[in-house]
Amino acid sequence: MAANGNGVSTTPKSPLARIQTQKNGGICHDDSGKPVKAQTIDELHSLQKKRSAPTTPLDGVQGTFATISEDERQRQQLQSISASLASLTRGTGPKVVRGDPAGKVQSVSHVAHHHHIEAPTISVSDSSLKFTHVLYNLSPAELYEQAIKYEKGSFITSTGALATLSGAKTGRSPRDKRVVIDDTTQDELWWGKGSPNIEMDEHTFMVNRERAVDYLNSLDKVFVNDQFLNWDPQNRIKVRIVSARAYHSLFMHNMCIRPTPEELENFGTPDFTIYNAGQFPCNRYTHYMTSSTSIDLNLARREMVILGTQYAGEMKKGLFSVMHYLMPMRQILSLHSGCNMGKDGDVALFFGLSGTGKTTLSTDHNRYLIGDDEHCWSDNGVSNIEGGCYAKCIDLSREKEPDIWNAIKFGTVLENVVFDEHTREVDYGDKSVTENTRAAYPIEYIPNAKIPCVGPHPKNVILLACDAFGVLPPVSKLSLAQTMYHFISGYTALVAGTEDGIKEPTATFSACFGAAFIMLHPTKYAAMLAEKMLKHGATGWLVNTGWSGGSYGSGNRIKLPYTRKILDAIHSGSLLNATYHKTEVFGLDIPTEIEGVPSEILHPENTWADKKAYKETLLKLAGLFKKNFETFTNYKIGKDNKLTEEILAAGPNF
Ligand SMILES: Nc1ncnc2c1ncn2[C@@H]1O[C@H](COP(=O)(O)OP(=O)(O)OP(=O)(O)O)[C@@H](O)[C@H]1O
Ligand SMILES: O=C([O-])CC(=O)C(=O)O
Ligand SMILES: [Ca+2]
Ligand SMILES: [Mn+2]
Repeated sequence: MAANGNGVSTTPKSPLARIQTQKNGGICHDDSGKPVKAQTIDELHSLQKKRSAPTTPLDGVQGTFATISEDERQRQQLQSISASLASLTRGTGPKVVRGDPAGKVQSVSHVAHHHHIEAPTISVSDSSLKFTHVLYNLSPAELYEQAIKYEKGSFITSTGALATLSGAKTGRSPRDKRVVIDDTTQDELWWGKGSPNIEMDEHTFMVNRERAVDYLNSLDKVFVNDQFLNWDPQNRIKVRIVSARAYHSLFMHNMCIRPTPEELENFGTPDFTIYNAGQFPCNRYTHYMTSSTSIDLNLARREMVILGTQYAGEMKKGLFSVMHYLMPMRQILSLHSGCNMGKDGDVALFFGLSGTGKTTLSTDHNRYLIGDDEHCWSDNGVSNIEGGCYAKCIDLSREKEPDIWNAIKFGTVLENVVFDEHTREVDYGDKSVTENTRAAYPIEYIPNAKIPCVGPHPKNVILLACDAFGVLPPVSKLSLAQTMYHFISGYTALVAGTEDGIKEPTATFSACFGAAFIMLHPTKYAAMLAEKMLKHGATGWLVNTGWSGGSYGSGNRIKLPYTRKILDAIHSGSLLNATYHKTEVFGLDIPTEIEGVPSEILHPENTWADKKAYKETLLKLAGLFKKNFETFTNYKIGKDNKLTEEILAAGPNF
């Protein structure tokens, strides 16, 4: 036995004994803790990541899933994903494995289709020999790592958001949208002049679907999101999004409703599936293709295929189109609107085209946010379709929009913004990539979000128009017929390039404030809106969030604080009882005063130095309204001709 310099004896057979100082009655307590249970550095590092909490124990009351083992459940889930990704020409789904190709393989599944039972002569191809790794419903942290490791242009900003680039497309491509025409959709959907639905046949859809599926299966890994749409539990839709980028997966994680672990366990088969192969172009030799981009919707198959654009808004708005079909079938009105609720439960809807203020104005510190962009109005009241918000970021400031500013943190996707290469501070004024910079964040990032995102029947229906002509009043109270007239007209002046290609402000009419997304004829939605407003006694308002004191170029955009004051007066009910007078030409009722807003701006004529120019511009815009409405004069709206006639009379008179 030997003694070392510290006086601690050791034996050759046992490891070195712990050095113990001041064993008894010492002043220091022993805070060294237990030694780590690792034999190697790798093992030590493996301790850093805790296995996810085991899924909630099933207690036997949850239906068929309750009786299956965890292994069996995972096998079924992989089989469902393999079936989603199946090549329909080879008759098989890919071999799918769960997990990152860079990590450990967890479990494997392969689907053979029932209709393909003959000897697999052509089915053996190299692609059916390889594995497709599935990154299933990853968390934001995992998606950050995937994006930063593998996707060029992904960075963490100084506030923790994930900055990404959407590629060559920084806005939607409405001209590249196609909808499958078949015996059913031919009669049901809105086709032809003014309609957003450009036809394609079933076969061409399958050609593009195969192209997307083959592309996705050729990759080492794909992302799969299983999520929900619509906070109304009775009308919830299950959606699956298969994509190739962590950016897309995180975007949809934020924008759709996130399932709880229990809900995910019982997810089963999706009601609708998106194949996003946006990095890969469509083949321009394919029938109906007019560019390398194609966004294809097949309602019968309940599938959407995206080729040739990585702009994530296509997924969001593609699903919105689907809801514009599915919901009216159930007598539920789908709306391109924001929605919030006061402390006393008064709900307001904010309609408006892109950039008119739905997100900005529904995000109101003094009210509960139900949603910023897509809603349903059913017999139960309103419900948000989404689980997140998609805010424009151009010129964003902490002072003017503090809630949106603060929502740009860890988990938020920041598209196409420019930042300092060292500090990673975002310059929201920089339009170098695009004017349509965006932040996608979960709705609970807004402190006063109303979760679940549902509310009672709306009291106020606010139509937002960003009038670049500067002749519409900052606010007018509308009759029901006027509300319908302006709802069907859907006027604004597009300012930024949300729709690919549009850069300069121009007057736009888009039926139901969202013609790009509706599937049925606009009068169907209009009739439903009129019926609901009448039944629930909602008041319509037209709010101009655009120019005052002259057209774009000479006047200025109405100050956001004024617009907020106008909305306060609408919400509180005080504006309902104000004194009104009628404008000429448009016949709008405008209030004489509103608290916190200079009275002289309430009538646009007052703000124009050149009264003649004002009158000319007013008549010019009225003419555009009239011309646009011509297409609708032959349609009946609602049950009787009375409303139709009133609506036709509710437009400008000159
Ligand atoms: N008076 C105003 N009222 C509302 N928004 C204003 C006003 N003045 C300037 N803005 C700016 O206009 C933009 C409105 O965009 P917002 O994101 O709210 O549009 P949106 O209607 O939600 O569009 P989308 O459907 O494309 O999401 C914001 O950038 C906001 O800061
Ligand atoms: O779809 C988009 O890209 C953004 C949006 O909300 C709209 O345009 O209405
Ligand atoms: Ca918005
Ligand atoms: Mn929108």
